[in-house]
Amino acid sequence: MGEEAPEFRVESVALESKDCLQNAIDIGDKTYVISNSDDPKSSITIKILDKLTQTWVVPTVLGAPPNPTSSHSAVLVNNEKILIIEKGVPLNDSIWFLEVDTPFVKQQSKIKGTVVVAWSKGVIGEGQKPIVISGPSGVGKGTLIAKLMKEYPSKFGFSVSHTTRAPREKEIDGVHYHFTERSKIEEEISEGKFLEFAHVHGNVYGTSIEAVESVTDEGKRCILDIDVQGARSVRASSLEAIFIFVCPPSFEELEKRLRARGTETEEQIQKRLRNARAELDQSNSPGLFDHLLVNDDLEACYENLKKLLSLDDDHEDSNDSFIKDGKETACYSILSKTNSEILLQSETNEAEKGTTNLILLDLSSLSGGAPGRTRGLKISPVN
Ligand SMILES: Nc1ncnc2c1ncn2[C@@H]1O[C@H](COP(=O)(O)OP(=O)(O)OP(=O)(O)O)[C@@H](O)[C@H]1O
Ligand SMILES: Nc1nc2c(ncn2[C@@H]2O[C@H](COP(=O)(O)O)[C@@H](O)[C@H]2O)c(=O)[nH]1
Repeated sequence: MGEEAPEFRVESVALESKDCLQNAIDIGDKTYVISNSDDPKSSITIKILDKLTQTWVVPTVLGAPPNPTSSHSAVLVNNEKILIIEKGVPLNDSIWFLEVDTPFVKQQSKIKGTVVVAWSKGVIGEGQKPIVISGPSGVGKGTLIAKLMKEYPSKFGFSVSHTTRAPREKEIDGVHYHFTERSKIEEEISEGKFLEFAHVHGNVYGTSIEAVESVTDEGKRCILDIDVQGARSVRASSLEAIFIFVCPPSFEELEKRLRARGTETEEQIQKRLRNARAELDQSNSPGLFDHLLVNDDLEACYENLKKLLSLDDDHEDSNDSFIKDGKETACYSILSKTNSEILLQSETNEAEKGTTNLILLDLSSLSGGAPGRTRGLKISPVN
């Protein structure tokens, strides 16, 4: 997708210009020009100048971009990604990575046959591990999850899956599932938007990366209700999670619950029961599930679930107190960079408020990345 070189040359682009409307970052033969738009509703745009051919390329941009702001500052982290600090938004929302040559970007570039870049939001700390709950249809996964979410609404968030199955009475699109068409979900899967997907009981079900990350962004622990194939895929992914398998007290009781729920036709019940046998067989697969829970008496099972999630002695992320300060609208710019440490300076006079105006951003323990968030950022005030 080459374009004719516009009038201005990249050498004339102001690096770290005062209003930071535009930054130019050199990587090898390419210059990445990162611009805030004049339109306050538009996010940052990316253009790449090939310095050898003097041609411009507008890349395919993957991932949710940062919120529109008026300015930003940028610095090259390594030859794979650029760190961008947005101004005028809470610090927690201001740290972004533009991946230009990571394995994900290379893979997507190959699939699409175009130049690809990808956004990944930076997350301070590791966050709590998501919880994957699997088990045969009708065992009570949804019932247990609903109880947990009711008792701890600010602690847990549900990963809303996509499915091609028809909604049941009382099921709400976007709440219980994102109900979708097969062709649509297949397209989105090929675009790398899904953490996992599986063909379950004759339909396609999948967990989008956004479903998990939007819960984490709210500062909540994500719960996934997925089948055993999905659990295997998540196990094989870079997402670290806790895996729980819920068993029925007996196969007869499982069948009774499935029938009593009254949501499936006889044919569908038979299919689900056949699949249940296979799922129960896999509950002991080495290294797959961390915990097995028997859902006989509901209250007893729920108490056991809470116990294994250590809900009584849950501890907060050690960065939390500083993150809370970070919820204020920030105006930080990049002051300097050494190997994996970046010094950020506040442009508001924090010193007057008796707090520091310098923050050290430590990138030495980064994990994840596009198509999901980049975790493991550490921040500390500089005294
Ligand atoms: N311990 C229990 N004792 C008796 N009934 C239960 C128990 N737990 C759940 N149930 C009931 O069993 C039925 C199936 O439960 P639920 O819908 O939560 O299962 P599920 O595992 O989420 O199923 P699916 O995978 O099909 O979504 C519901 O009617 C629920 O009220
Ligand atoms: N692999 C995935 N499995 C999923 C997902 N969402 C739900 N499920 C599983 O499907 C069956 C049937 O669910 P139902 O709502 O039709 O009864 C159940 O075992 C769920 O755990 C998903 O995103 N991925």
